[in-house]
Amino acid sequence: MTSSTAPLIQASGLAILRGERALFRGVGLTLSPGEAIVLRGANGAGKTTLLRMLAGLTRPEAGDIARAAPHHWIGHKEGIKPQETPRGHLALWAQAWGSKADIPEILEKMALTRAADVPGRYLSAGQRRRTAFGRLLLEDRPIWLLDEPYTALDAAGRAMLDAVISGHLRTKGALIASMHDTAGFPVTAEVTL
Ligand SMILES: Nc1ncnc2c1ncn2[C@@H]1O[C@H](COP(=O)(O)OP(=O)(O)OP(=O)(O)O)[C@@H](O)[C@H]1O
Repeated sequence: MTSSTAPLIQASGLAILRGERALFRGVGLTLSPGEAIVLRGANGAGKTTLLRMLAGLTRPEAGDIARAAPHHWIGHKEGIKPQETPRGHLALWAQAWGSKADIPEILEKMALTRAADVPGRYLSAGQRRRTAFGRLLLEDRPIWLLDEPYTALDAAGRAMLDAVISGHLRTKGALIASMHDTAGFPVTAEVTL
């Protein structure tokens, strides 16, 4: 994906207030090609908030974030409309990004072939999650920011996602994921909030 070893994300001194108190302050991290950083912390510790900051969706009260490459963001909400099928969802994003990716191949990889034409309102939670992860394969982007990626996935889904993430890391992609479980891919560092 890239031959450079320069950091993909450098963040320092991050802080955010929630009400009167700081949810966290003085948080920093460096993400380099091929690395996976896992965010740890109790419910409400601020993992989603930090990931949203790194994705540019939430502004920190203090601190700096430098992102040196494009990223994919997969949050808690998959963003699949009730009438949208997995095939339609991926086709829409492919069109928006000018992607020439093979959508049937992505659907097969996500084990969504049978559910490919089922409207979002009838998809299971795991099928919606797999559809969202299909977006990762539409376009090569070095940075993946994933919020609790294992949520709603069965054992086969976790194994599939672990394989996809491991492949991404091998090609010098990088990842930051919030997780409560043990990761099934090689983790470079953990940041606990
Ligand atoms: N926009 C907001 N305004 C006010 N408070 C917020 C906002 N967003 C998040 N919070 C609060 O900030 C805290 C951290 O939330 P966050 O979702 O980042 O935690 P988390 O570590 O990801 O938790 P979990 O493990 O439960 O997913 C929570 O108490 C939440 O209610």
